[in-house]
Amino acid sequence: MYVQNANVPDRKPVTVPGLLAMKTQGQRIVMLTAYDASFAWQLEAAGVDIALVGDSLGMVVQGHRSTLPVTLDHMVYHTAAVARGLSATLLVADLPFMADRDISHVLQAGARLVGEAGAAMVKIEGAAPHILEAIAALTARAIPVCAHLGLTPQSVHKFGGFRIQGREQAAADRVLAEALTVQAAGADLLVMEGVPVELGKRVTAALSIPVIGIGAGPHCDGQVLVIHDMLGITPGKRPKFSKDFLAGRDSVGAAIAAYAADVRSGVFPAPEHCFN
Ligand SMILES: Nc1nc(=O)c2c([nH]1)NC[C@@H]1CN(c3ccc(C(=O)N[C@@H](CCC(=O)O)C(=O)O)cc3)CN21
Ligand SMILES: CC(C)C(=O)C(=O)O
Ligand SMILES: [Mg+2]
Repeated sequence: MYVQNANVPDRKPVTVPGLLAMKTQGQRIVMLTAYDASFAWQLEAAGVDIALVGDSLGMVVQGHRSTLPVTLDHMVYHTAAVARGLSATLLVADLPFMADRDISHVLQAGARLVGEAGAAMVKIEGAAPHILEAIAALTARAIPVCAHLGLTPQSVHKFGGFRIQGREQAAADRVLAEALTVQAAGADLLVMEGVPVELGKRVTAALSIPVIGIGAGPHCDGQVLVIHDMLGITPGKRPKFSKDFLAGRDSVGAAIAAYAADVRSGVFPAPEHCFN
């Protein structure tokens, strides 16, 4: 049989408690999206810590203008494919739009993404009361949760576009308060997206759980990007906070390795990828 990971050197598996240890030790966490087994294998080979099956697949894979058309069936299909390409990399899967309609749907989504597809953790956007309940319900059933705050793409119609969040002092204070509540509800990880550098710094300092930034400045405990953005193959305009790591390099593997090195050394994100 063809063995997907035959050439990947043995690596200690990345775990949820291991991520907390990385924050404590000041070791930056490298995260990238993947949507299929081949890209998963590229992440694995480059030693990326976390693979995210993002609902961004609705945009970069399916060609929609937002993440809203993505269904739980789509997420399960892509998560299972990515799981087959990984061995030591921790696998996180997004809960799709409206999976939070009630707790039974949240738990059903958790059961399918973790039990059926092979994710180790699920990600959920926001900090509304029903989201805090969802985080607690998943955590109580031993499904680790990654929270996601700031520019939460499933709220695109409420925001009026993919707008940077937390620019005003009061809004920034609200995001920080939300971060404390998702941590208290049981989240083991937080993605902070599309916020000013100073807010990314405050949230990262205030929380005991690791904070992974995307357009949230260099002070976070780790960074995440959509893989199409960091390979320069996103159709149309890519977000300002992303960088084409394939430019000037000769392979996808070299681009991912350069991204991992630049995140770990703190070279990425640079000021031109940040908001003030
Ligand atoms: N290719 C891709 N990359 C992503 O990072 C991404 C997706 N798709 N799809 C789901 C969400 C949507 N995201 C986006 C999309 C666009 C911007 C954007 O264009 N932002 C403006 C800033 C607007 C402002 O200043 O308020 C930018 O210039 O980057 C940001 C986040 C992040 N996620
Ligand atoms: C951009 C990341 C954080 C995400 O949620 C996604 O890819 O869907
Ligand atoms: Mg997402």
